[in-house]
Amino acid sequence: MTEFTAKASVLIEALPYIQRFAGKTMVIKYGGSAMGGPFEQVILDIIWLKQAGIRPVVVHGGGKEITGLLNRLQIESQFVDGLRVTDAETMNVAEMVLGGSINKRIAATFYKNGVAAVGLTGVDGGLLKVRQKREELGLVGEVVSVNSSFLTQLLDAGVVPIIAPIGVDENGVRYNVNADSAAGAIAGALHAEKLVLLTDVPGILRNTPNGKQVLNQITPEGIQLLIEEGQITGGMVPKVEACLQALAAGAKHVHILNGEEPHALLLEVFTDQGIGTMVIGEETA
Ligand SMILES: Nc1ncnc2c1ncn2[C@@H]1O[C@H](COP(=O)(O)OP(=O)(O)O)[C@@H](O)[C@H]1O
Ligand SMILES: CC(=O)N[C@@H](CCC(=O)OP(=O)(O)O)C(=O)O
Repeated sequence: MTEFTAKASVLIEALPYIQRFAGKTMVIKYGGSAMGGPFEQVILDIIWLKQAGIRPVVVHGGGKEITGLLNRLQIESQFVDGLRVTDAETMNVAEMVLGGSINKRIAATFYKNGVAAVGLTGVDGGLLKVRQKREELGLVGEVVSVNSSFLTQLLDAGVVPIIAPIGVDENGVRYNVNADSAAGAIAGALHAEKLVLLTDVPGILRNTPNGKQVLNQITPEGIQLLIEEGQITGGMVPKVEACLQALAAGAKHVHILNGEEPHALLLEVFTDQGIGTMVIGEETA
């Protein structure tokens, strides 16, 4: 095969995927851990999805950056089951980082590349209605409902929504929401074709006698077993919970990929190559 035919065959390989996914909604969660990787390449991949007729919704995290700013302010971070214990001061910092610098950095990168994208937090338009998750976590919200018609209006207008995971309760109190949980709830509410979680590991890993191994697929039972064995910990806990929640609520396919790997998203969506971990729901298991 010549270099030119090899290039053409990549495009041909993508064709059935473009045909299958045109008009479908995909929720891409861009984790703070992955943001140390090729930032603009990730946004270009999402732009590619959009130009191929897919309706991408971006939900982003930023846990690392929040911890960085809290450190500089000499405020200690404390996590319970992968969730940040959030007092009023921490909430201010989380909102500043998530709704401010990260959200606008992503929006600016879309703008630079000629794509209409709107950065929002879950407070805007009552996008993420939440309630307090557990008292000991403070201002940590769990999503009660998603204003999906507001999102659909944006998507119908050809806009890419970029959502920071801050939610609001019925009294107007703002809460810090884990970004995976926000993405899972949004993917479920939109009955998304795919939820893709971009993180800093190549998928769900399991310790084996031969070292760490990526699981290509995992069922809810497999996840439960790994949690009980203490093999799924920290930030991976809300991630797998979000995957299961999204599938139960109507998302069709859920994947965990390494967002630091160049073009992992494009490879997952447009090629035959299976990368990362696919989480399989009750029905497909
Ligand atoms: N079984 C597991 N497989 C892969 N990663 C795991 C596992 N258990 C815990 N983790 C941790 O979860 C982290 C990903 O979660 P997190 O740091 O919150 O990422 P993100 O910012 O993308 O949400 C990994 O870097 C890893 O340290
Ligand atoms: C309640 C809670 O834990 N909120 C997260 C929100 C950001 C997030 O989830 O970012 P990543 O996806 O990069 O981890 C936090 O404060 O870190």
